[in-house]
Amino acid sequence: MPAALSLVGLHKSFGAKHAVADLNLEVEAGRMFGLVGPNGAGKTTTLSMATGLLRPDSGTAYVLGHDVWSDPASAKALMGVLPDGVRLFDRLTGKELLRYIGLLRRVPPDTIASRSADLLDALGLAQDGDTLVVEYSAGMTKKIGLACALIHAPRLLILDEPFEAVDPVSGEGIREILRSYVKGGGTVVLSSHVMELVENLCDSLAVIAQGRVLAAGTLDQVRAGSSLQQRFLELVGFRANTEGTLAWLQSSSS
Ligand SMILES: Nc1ncnc2c1ncn2[C@@H]1O[C@H](COP(=O)(O)OP(=O)(O)OP(=O)(O)O)[C@@H](O)[C@H]1O
Repeated sequence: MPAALSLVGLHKSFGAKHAVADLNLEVEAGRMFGLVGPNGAGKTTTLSMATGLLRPDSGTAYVLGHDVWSDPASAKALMGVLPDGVRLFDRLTGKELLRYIGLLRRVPPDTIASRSADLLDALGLAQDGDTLVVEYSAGMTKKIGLACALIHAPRLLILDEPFEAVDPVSGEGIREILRSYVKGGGTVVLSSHVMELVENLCDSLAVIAQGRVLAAGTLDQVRAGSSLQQRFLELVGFRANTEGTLAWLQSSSS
């Protein structure tokens, strides 16, 4: 069985900046996989290249054996994507948006209607299905984006910061949806800054910084006896705030 997601030699530069540098990564099918890294590590750039949103300078990505860049139709049919910061058609209501995305994904209208109701309910948006998406809060927008990623029942879900701006109750709802999705044979790849969340939810992960993989494997392999937070700080090279830094912020200095 091919990997759910395979990234092979992905490279992307913006001018002189190597955002992602010859990155290789395999995510086995059935995994709940976390991609973690500090700000600017290259997570969004990596996931954008993996999902066909940003063309790599070199390298490619395979979804269940289908090349995202040479056979995009086959690869994209198998994945659901929650991109970071990509505009939705927000002059539609939540229900209309789900219908539109469902039809694009060739889901029969009756199935779209029943899945939409299930998704809106599961994500705590049942009362908001007839509200324009432009009127949604940041967390509600994230949740309708997740519903759009799920409407065609994909085999692989790629989620960029799915918990950002989401309240704790909705966050638990999303975690439940993702756990049952993986139990049913799906694969999730998600990026996050929150180590505790990744430690509780994911069974495997990769730590990236400066566009490179610093560690990858199962949760236990990567954390190697420490907490994930501790291991993450060691890997990315945390520098403690030295005495005197920002001294001007201390009220006693004025
Ligand atoms: N369109 C762009 N033009 C120029 N530089 C970019 C562009 N997109 C990303 N970069 C740079 O590439 C690097 C990786 O950015 P990226 O957004 O992939 O990081 P990230 O890990 O997702 O960060 P964060 O956790 O802050 O969202 C950063 O140094 C960023 O400044």
